[in-house]
Amino acid sequence: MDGTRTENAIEPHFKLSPPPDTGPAALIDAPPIPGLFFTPSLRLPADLADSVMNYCLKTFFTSANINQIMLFCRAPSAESSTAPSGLPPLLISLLDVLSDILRPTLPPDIHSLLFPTVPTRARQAIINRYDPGEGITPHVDLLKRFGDGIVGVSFGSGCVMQFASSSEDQTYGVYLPEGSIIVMSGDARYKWSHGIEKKTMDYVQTPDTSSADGGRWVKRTMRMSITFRWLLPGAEVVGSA
Ligand SMILES: O=C(O)CCC(=O)C(=O)O
Ligand SMILES: [Fe+2]
Repeated sequence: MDGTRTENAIEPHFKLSPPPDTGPAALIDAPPIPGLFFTPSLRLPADLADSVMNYCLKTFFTSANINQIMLFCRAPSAESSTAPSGLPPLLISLLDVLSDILRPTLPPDIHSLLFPTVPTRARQAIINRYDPGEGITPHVDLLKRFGDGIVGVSFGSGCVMQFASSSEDQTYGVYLPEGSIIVMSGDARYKWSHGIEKKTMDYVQTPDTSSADGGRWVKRTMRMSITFRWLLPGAEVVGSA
């Protein structure tokens, strides 16, 4: 598991007022981080997003203390030509739609890293549910367990994701709207941490302001995210670590 998601269920939520003190408004477009791809206008179709979210809430998040689910999808074996199995059909459809949506904007090598014609690795889908006031500790996804090429989708609510690089002494907050898609590869995956602060609202740039200090408060509602990552060889055996 990454970070400390399981602790969230027992942590008190933020009070709604007064708004927490904040730094500059979060960006509404991609920050200059090599390997990070984010086009805020590209969104999942609302009907698909609703179906996926409702399916996951009904199937996996059946009690208030469950906030994280991991699913695994094997690569097709050399002996069988059958389609990869292990993910619910709706998540396979989600991957197909993500591939189509991202094809025009991603560099071809990054697109084929995420959506190879014939996958050779097992894939993990991690599904996180956040009530307002919950977040995830800044982290780099486990280096020994996951490969390069990570794609994440936001459902139900937007939130600000913080990206930080210790070597560059630089931090960016980026607002990920409901239905938006983020891709992390290269430096963005290996050299920058990502996390979500435990807040009930985010201070976000207004679309008509180019300066980073003009913003508005955006309340969070329940958010779900699905993140697809490649398991490194051997990492498909899940132990207690
Ligand atoms: O909720 C998100 O969008 C991020 C989740 C995440 O970073 C993780 O599970 O490793
Ligand atoms: Fe992560």
